[in-house]
Amino acid sequence: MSFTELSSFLQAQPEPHILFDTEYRIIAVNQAFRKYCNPQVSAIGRTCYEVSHNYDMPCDCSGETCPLAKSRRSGKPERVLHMHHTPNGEEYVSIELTPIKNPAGEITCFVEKIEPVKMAKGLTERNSLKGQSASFRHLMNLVEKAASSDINVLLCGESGTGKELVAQAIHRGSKRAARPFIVVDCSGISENHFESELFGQEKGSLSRTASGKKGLVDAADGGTLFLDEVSDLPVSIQPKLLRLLETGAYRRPGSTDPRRADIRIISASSHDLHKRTQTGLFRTDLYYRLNTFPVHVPALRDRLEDIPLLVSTLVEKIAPDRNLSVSDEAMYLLQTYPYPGNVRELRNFLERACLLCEGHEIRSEHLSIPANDDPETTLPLSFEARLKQLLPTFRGNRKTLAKMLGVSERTLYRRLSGLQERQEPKSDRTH
Ligand SMILES: Nc1ncnc2c1ncn2[C@@H]1O[C@H](COP(=O)(O)OP(=O)(O)OP(=O)(O)O)[C@@H](O)[C@H]1O
Repeated sequence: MSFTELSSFLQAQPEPHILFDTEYRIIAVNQAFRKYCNPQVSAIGRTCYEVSHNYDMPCDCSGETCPLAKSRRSGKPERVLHMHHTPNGEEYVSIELTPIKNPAGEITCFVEKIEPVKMAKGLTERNSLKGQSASFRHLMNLVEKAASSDINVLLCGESGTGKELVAQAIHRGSKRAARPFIVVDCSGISENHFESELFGQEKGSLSRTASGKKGLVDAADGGTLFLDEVSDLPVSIQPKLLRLLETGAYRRPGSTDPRRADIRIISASSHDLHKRTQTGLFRTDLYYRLNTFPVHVPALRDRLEDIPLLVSTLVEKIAPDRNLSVSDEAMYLLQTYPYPGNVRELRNFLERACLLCEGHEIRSEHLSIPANDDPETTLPLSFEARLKQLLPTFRGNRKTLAKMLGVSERTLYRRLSGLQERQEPKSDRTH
């Protein structure tokens, strides 16, 4: 295909498209890309990583997956989820990269299609997931894949990690988005009531059901049923749920007529569900049905880099009119706590801090973070890891940073030079 043919193909596409060479240099863009990116500044001749990420090196050298590198290795089209800088701020986008080959089969250039991701686009929405760390991006990649299909998803992860938000994101990104998202709190419904809560009650079958009662399965018809803490699903209900999953059919208590529902199931558990199958508390066949697409939601202590973003989002949510900031020392405390209660616990700290803080800055005295002297919960963070964590957001001078890290300024200077020599992400925020 000649350059003119490729360029005219690009112009005909409604989604943003770019064409770039094997050295990441942009050769052509279509009208949709010009609109999506900054229409005032030309992208031609610049690199894709500079235009989309403000990076000065390819994505895979900056800790991101590079679709070009992937596609060069595989020789095939590749899809990845990326966060792009756009005039509207940072947005998750789905990238599809297609290699273009010459008659000898060598790759000469790449066509990149950029599509905004529905459920992650809401980085500015009130109830959306927040994060930028590698483990969060991996999670968003799985969320996008799950959203594009009707597969049953099992979310596992500790309490408070955001499993319900992830389930909502999958639903919002799916073709069922316009239909209901119904939450079943399996740990909060007694075994006696479970069946009628889930499947409803037939008219007249019990004293209080003169007109019949709809169940949560009826309510979720066409949409998604989210089974939270599914490990607490009573053993007596498990075969009925399995039947619903396998055949789409169920019976209301008090009736012999089968009813049908078109639902997608997302379940979540903070316990090891597989272990429960071994002790007979959970049916193995149901476990495999629910666990078709397992997704692990990482603990907050495994993505501490996300704390500054989470803190600013949560503070804005808790006190939208107060324009509160967080002092370096308070941020340091927040970034070095192991969070057994995950994002929920972080949120609790911040709610209390917003109440206690009378000025415009949340300081360490406003945070009631428990002393972290328990070896079981102490973060195994090396000095270097703590330094790397603090640098991107630290706004103070070296003296304060050294004090916070408990080292002399000279030691801090040595450690910073060591970090830069090893070409770790560098920061010029300290003076
Ligand atoms: N990535 C995130 N970005 C923003 N807020 C989050 C995030 N993860 C969790 N939260 C907030 O943390 C709190 C707990 O989230 P959620 O209820 O989804 O967790 P969970 O894993 O389902 O907990 P449980 O297992 O106890 O039901 C909520 O207030 C939620 O808004």
